[in-house]
Amino acid sequence: MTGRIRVPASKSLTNRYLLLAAMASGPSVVVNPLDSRDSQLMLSALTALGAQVEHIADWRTSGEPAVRITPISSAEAGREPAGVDCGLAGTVMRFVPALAALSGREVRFDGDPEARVRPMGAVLEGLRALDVAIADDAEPGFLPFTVEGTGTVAGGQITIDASGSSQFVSGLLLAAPGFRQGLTLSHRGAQVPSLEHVEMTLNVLEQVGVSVSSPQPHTWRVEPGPIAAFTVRVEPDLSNAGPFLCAAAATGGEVTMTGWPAESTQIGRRWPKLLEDFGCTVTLTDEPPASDGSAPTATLTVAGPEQLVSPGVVEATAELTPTVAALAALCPQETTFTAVAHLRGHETDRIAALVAEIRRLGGAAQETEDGFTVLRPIAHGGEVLSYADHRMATFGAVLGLTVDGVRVEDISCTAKTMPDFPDRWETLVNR
Ligand SMILES: O=C(O)C1=C[C@@H](OP(=O)(O)O)[C@@H](O)[C@H](O)C1
Ligand SMILES: C=C(OP(=O)(O)O)C(=O)O
Repeated sequence: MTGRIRVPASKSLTNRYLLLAAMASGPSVVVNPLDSRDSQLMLSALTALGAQVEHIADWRTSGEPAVRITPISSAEAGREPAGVDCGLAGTVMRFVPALAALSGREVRFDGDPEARVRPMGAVLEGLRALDVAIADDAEPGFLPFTVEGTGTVAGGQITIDASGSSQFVSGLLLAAPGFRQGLTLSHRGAQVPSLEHVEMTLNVLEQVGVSVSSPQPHTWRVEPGPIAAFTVRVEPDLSNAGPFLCAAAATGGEVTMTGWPAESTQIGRRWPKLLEDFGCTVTLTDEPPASDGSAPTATLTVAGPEQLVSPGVVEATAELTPTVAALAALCPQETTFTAVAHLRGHETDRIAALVAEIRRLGGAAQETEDGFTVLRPIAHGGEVLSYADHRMATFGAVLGLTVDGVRVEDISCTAKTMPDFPDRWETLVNR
């Protein structure tokens, strides 16, 4: 299988830029935003809080789609109550509550049934430590809940346990420029998963002119102050590039992706090394600089080996894990995934789901305390359950490339971050 791909914009970057645009002091433009369920949920949440959204079909310098956000007008108490549907989007349920506290509204948050079991406690605990009133509408520490926004948050210094999700840290830091004293946030407890996403948050804040620092490991400081209106272009989603790159790895084929950011804070920047660790040959070639001054890019080519070979241990791969697990499930050797315990609180309990689906296809796998081990590769086809989880669906899609009779139960859940995944996959696989 040989093919060329481009992938849509990053979910994580799109939803950060949209949120910061809603906090800015004038209308901002996000060029090449992701258009998927998670980004639409973010736009709806921002609209519910009073931002205005205008879609632009072709942005003047690049002709790409864009969205102009007119920010939430300076908050005061007593505005209409609002409701935010988080769907299954971690970036909505963990990022928007702190903004709601600044909105001067009572805001009720709820989401899909699968979202109601995703941990929220540290965000709520952090906001309460900042004197934000939050009513638990059901089980404490989970959706649904109501944030009583007064339009102002003093800010200051707090400590939370962010071992359940890096999004707990990001959600508080993103709203912190709007807190009167900014925020010094410390983490206590086991490892923060996916520190790359915290790095992304700091980087994006800096990009829009906010002063940030990390005075010591696991402590972050965001200075207060207005965010000037900005225009920004979103990078492609390197996590969502994963299944396409793994298609080359799994089939011994070759896949080329243009527009790979030369530098990125996305965790998907780890793909070249991860793929090499499984025996692929990866080349990155600089692309000519774009005339509109956008960030440097490269062309990435992945050539799969005749037989995948396991690196043995894969560490802290966060949201990349289900896709990497598809490669592990095709290797004759064992692979142990470590430092991914928090995947139990992702769209589904991904550790249980991956182990169950590998076993269903005749492989052997077992859960460990902080991850799982794939002991033996899958042996036959069958239905792969998707658990309403886009990454479980794409895990199944990769397996289906080499093993006959693999069917993914519900591919439509890829709409969370890539609505046209089925078409893109067909195009790559059947060319
Ligand atoms: O901040 C973000 O955009 C994200 C952070 C990560 O969350 P966890 O730290 O919960 O893994 C990641 O898995 C998620 O897909 C997106
Ligand atoms: C964990 C993920 O998403 P969310 O942003 O909903 O946490 C993911 O996309 O793999």
